[in-house]
Amino acid sequence: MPNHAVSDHYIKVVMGPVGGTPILVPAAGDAVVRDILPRLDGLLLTGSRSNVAPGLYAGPPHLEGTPEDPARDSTTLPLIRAALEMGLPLFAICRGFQELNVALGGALDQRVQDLPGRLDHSTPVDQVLPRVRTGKAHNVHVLEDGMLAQVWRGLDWSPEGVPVNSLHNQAVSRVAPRLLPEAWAPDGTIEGGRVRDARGFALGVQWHPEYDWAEDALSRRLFEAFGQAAMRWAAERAGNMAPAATLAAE
Ligand SMILES: N[C@@H](CCC(=O)NCCCC(=O)O)C(=O)O
Repeated sequence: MPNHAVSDHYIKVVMGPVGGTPILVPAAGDAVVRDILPRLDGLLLTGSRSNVAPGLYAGPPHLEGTPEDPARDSTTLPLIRAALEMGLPLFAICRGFQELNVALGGALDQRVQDLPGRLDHSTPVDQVLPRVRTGKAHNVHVLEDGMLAQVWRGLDWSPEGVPVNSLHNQAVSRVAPRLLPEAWAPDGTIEGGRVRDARGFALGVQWHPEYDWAEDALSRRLFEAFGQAAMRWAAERAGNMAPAATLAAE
């Protein structure tokens, strides 16, 4: 029986540094998009071992056995486009970052580790030592005047080297027109970026800050900034809604 599920890491990070109440959006396609978005104050796109279907970015078929999740694709891509249209705060992680790029017209490399000159960004799922599987794996170079730098203002970090974990085989190949890369791995793999001309908070990263936020200030700040954007969105939405009493009087 198929299930709709999310890692407890996302539940804990939303209830922790984001400061919100997590709502799991089922991978139920377009209908969910129209109904759920007006009820949300922010959209967190999670990671997943599954991969965006190559047909969605005119890519070659996956190697046999590569996990896919068409139900998720049919939900997240319209969800991303509608959320950006509304200005709903959006934070995309790993697969979520790849979905953001594809939703905006970009494409993906499917096995970065097979490309000349590239690192192996994957971590075997059967790696039994958690700190190896989700530990820091490489540094990323970060744009000094981008959104990541703005979010991290005041913290102790260097644009030349921010350590991140790495649990992915795929990565951005053709950058979507509206995606502005802001972080790169030493091999040039795009590791993060923001959405150009976004009406609100719209940021994605290829790494997994949800594993590190308890002990890592940069990871925690990403979620705090997303949460603050969601609080602002909620306040604006509340401000725009006429109180029930007024409605009754009309
Ligand atoms: N499957 C894609 C996206 C990678 C991703 O979201 N990884 C999450 C892994 C979660 C875990 O194993 O704990 C790719 O391989 O690029």
